[in-house]
Amino acid sequence: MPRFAANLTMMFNEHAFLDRFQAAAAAGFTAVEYLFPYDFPAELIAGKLSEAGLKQALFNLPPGDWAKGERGLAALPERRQEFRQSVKKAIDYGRTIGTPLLHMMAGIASPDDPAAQGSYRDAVAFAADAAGAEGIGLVIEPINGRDMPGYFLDDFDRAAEIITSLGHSNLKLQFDIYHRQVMRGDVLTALQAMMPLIGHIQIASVPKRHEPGTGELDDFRILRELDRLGYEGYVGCEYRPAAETTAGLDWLKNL
Ligand SMILES: O=C(O)[C@@H](O)C(=O)CO
Ligand SMILES: [Mg+2]
Repeated sequence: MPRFAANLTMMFNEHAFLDRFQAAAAAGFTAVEYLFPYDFPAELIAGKLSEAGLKQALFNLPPGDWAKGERGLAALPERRQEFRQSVKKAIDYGRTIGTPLLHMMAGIASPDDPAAQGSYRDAVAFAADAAGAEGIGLVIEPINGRDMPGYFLDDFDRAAEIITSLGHSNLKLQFDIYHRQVMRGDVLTALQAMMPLIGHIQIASVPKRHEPGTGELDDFRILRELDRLGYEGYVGCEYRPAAETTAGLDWLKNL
């Protein structure tokens, strides 16, 4: 079975963010991911990881003003300057925390707008170059429009085309099984076809985004298929526990 990373943005919400590292380790996780570390100094987060004996799997670049509904800056041409500063900030954090991967969100913009398209391609290339210079991988993630209306990168084939055509060796796809199923279904075929492009995988049940094994897909079959396909990265447990986080971890024992 693949290696799992607890997503500390969604899991262990019974605890304050900085206490979730220890809680994840106590529950048996060896790695974590989360959306954003930027409310805290990078050194503090690095200390929490090392005290808990955890590895960092991934976190996101700063997304703009999340509270105001912003979901990334990459496809927003008028925010280019701020975007480039956000790349620097993420890489500074990444260096201190020791992340192998950064996820860059695209932003709320029409996928049909040529200015957004140009801005996005330019941003992906810029961030991939900058992260690559530090030995860090960059991933982009198609997100379904029901959870995130208006999100620019709302299609797996388009993400694959961008990755392939830009051709940066450290630029990969973040394949969130939950988003794929909501958007298009056909999960196993897409995993097989896109595996060479995949840098990170996340999982949650569909439709409620709860624990794997509680929704409409055979999540365990999909996880076994990842082994068969030779996937060696982490699978981020990016789900909202149906009740208390540790009480819902039995699915890991049933693999
Ligand atoms: O799937 C998601 O929502 C996340 O992986 C993310 O990075 C943006 O919210
Ligand atoms: Mg995700």
